[in-house]
Order: sequence, then C-alpha cells, then structure tokens
Amino acid sequence: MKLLVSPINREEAIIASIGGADIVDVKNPKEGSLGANFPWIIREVKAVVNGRQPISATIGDFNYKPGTAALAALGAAVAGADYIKVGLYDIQTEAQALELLTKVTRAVKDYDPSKKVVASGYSDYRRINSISPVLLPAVAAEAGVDVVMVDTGIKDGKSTFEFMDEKELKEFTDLAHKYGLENAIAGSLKFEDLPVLERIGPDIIGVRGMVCGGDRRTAIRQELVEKLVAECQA
Ligand SMILES: O=C[C@H](O)COP(=O)(O)O
Repeated sequence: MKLLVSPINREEAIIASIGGADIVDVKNPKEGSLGANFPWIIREVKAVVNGRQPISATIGDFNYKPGTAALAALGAAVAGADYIKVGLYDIQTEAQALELLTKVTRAVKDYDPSKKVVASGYSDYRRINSISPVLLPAVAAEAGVDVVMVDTGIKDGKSTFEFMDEKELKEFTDLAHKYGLENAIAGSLKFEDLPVLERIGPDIIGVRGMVCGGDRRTAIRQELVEKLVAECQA
C-alpha cells in the first residue's frame, strides 16, 4: 500500500516528504474535507519536495459545476500537481458524476496526459446526501479517471470504517481494480486499522490525523510518518 499524506503548508510538506510518504497531498482543511489550497502553496510544496515524491492537490468538495471544477483542475495541474483530486460532494447521480469527471479529466489531460485524476467519493455519503462510492469505479473509468478514492466528507473524527464496513470497502476496491483503476481509502484512519486495510488491499491509503497524533488540526509529526511507512512496508 502506498501512503498519501496531506500537509497544509510547506513546513508540513517537508516533514511528510522526509518522513517517507509516497505521495504528498496539498489541501486546505479550512475549505472542507477536500478543500483547495492556493496555487502558490502547491508551487511551494512542489519546490520543497523537489522531485522526491509526486504531488497531489485537492480542488474542492464539489457540487454539480463541471466548468468550475474543470478550471480548478487545470489550475492545480498548472501549479504543479501530479495528481488532481476532485471530491464528488453534492453529486447525487451517476450522470452528474460522469459529466463532472469527464470535463475535469479533459482539462487535466489536454494540458498534460501524464497527470493523474483522482475522483473521490465519501464514505459518509448517506449523511451528506451524495453518491455511493461503490457506483464510482464504472463512471470514473468511463470518464478516463486514474484513481478512485473514498474519504470522509465531514471531518468530525468519525472514521470511514464507521460508515462502510470491510465488505463494502473490499467491493469498492475490487470494482476499481476490475475497471483498471487504482484506488485509495482515507477518512480518519488509525494505526489499528492497518490489518483490515491490508486485507482490503487498496493501492493507496490517505492520512492526516493519524500522523498528527490523532488530532488533524495539529501539525504532522515526522516520527509518526516514519512509523506508518515502516508498518505499511512490514
Ligand atoms: O486524503 C487524506 C485525508 O487528508 C485524510 O485526512 P484524515 O486522516 O485526517 O481524515
């Protein structure tokens, strides 16, 4: 399992990078679960990571605005993100998801076909009235997306495992692989979740709170990133 760590600024990005994360994911929690950070922060992170890892950037928890999403995706790509991550937050149907993801993917790949698009659904989709992540792999594959993900939409400490059980997350993972996509699981994951995550077998796990010592509002700690890297490799 590859490890995606989500810093919010340059200082945390250095810690995540030196600690050994596989992907350094720039976000802005002040603007939501997959809140977008500023282009200059993405550029700064790209510069300090200096090619050690690919950079991911979130572009927001989106409603049905394909044009706005496509333009934001291009912005993240131009700023240097290698992975551009869009959240399907206020999206209820497969048709809406397909339209939004098709336009985001076109915006990114027209600019640089080597960049990857990540479509994120939310494990707590029922409480935010969003599309089920299990419906996303088929739609994402049709749209030309590279990675499908689940995260929690509301960051109130409740974990993805409180909303989707092992069986559902395995179904999501297997479907992604059936459609030729990579997949990622995130959402207040804890060290004690690692055995079940190993059984489920996602390509990537995404974390912040876990490597902040449990409270995602505090800073990322290098020793916790190193511990997680070691446990993921064990
Ligand atoms: O992409 C990963 C998220 O930033 C996960 O954050 P969290 O572990 O605090 O829920």
